[in-house]
Amino acid sequence: MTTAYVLQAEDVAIHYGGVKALDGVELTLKKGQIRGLIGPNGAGKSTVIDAITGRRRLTRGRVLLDGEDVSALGAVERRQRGLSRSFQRTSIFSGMTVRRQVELASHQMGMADSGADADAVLEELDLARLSCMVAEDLGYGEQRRLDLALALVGRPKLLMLDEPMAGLSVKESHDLARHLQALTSRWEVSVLLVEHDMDVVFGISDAITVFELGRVIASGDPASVRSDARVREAYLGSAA
Ligand SMILES: Nc1ncnc2c1ncn2[C@@H]1O[C@H](COP(=O)(O)OP(=O)(O)OP(=O)(O)O)[C@@H](O)[C@H]1O
Repeated sequence: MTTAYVLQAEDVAIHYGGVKALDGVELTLKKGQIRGLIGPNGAGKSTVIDAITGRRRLTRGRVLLDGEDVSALGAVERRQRGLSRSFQRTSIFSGMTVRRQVELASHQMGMADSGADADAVLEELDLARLSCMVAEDLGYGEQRRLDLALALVGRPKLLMLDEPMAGLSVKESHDLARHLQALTSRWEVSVLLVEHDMDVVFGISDAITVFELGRVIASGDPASVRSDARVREAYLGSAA
C-alpha cells in the first residue's frame, strides 16, 4: 500500500490495570520529518515510544509502518522493518572499539556489507576519526553520538529518541541537533523525538505533539503549538 506516512499510530491505548498510560492516541510522521513529543512528567511520552517499538503490547489501536500494520509484530521484527530506537548508553559495550561495535550491530541487522554500513554511519555522525577508540574513553557527548550510530545501522526508516540531549552541554546538544537535521534530509530518516529541552524541540521539529495524562492535547507545527492556550496552561507556562 502506498501512503504518505512512514508512521501512523491509530487510537493507541496502553492501560496498566486502572492506569491509562495512553488512551486514544493518534500520531503520524512523514518521510524525513522530525516530530517532537512533549508533555509533563508521566504524560505518556516514553510509553508512546514503547508502543511503537513493540516493547509494550497495545490495549487497543494499531501501529502502521509505511502503511503496513505492524501491531502484531515483536520488537526485533519491527527493527528489521526499519523501526529503530536509541537506548541511551545501555547498548554500549565499553571495552570494544567504536567501529567494531557499529559493525557488529550492522552485522546483527543482517547487512550484506556491515563494514561499509558502519563506515557510512560513523562518517555521518562525525565519529569516523574516533573509530579506533574504545567506547569508555569517549567523552559523554561522543558516547551519545555512538548510541545514535548504533540505532542507525541498517538504515532505519524511523528513529525514536527518548531524551537524547539529557546530560549534554549546550554545545553538545546543538551538535546532536544539527546531526539529526542532517540525517533527516540526507538519509530520509524520520524522527520521533522525546525531549525536555524546549529550545531543541521547537528549534528542529517540523511538527510537535503535546501529551497530557496519556492523551494528545495539541498537535501541529511548532508555532501553532507554542501559541495553543491549552498547551501553555498545561505545560509551557509563561516561559513559552
Ligand atoms: N509498567 C507500568 N506500570 C504501571 N504504570 C506505568 C508503567 N509504565 C508507565 N506507567 C505510567 O504510565 C504513565 C505514563 O508514563 P511515561 O513514562 O510514558 O510518561 P513520560 O511522559 O515519558 O514521563 P517522563 O517525562 O517523566 O519520562 C505514568 O502515569 C506512569 O506512572
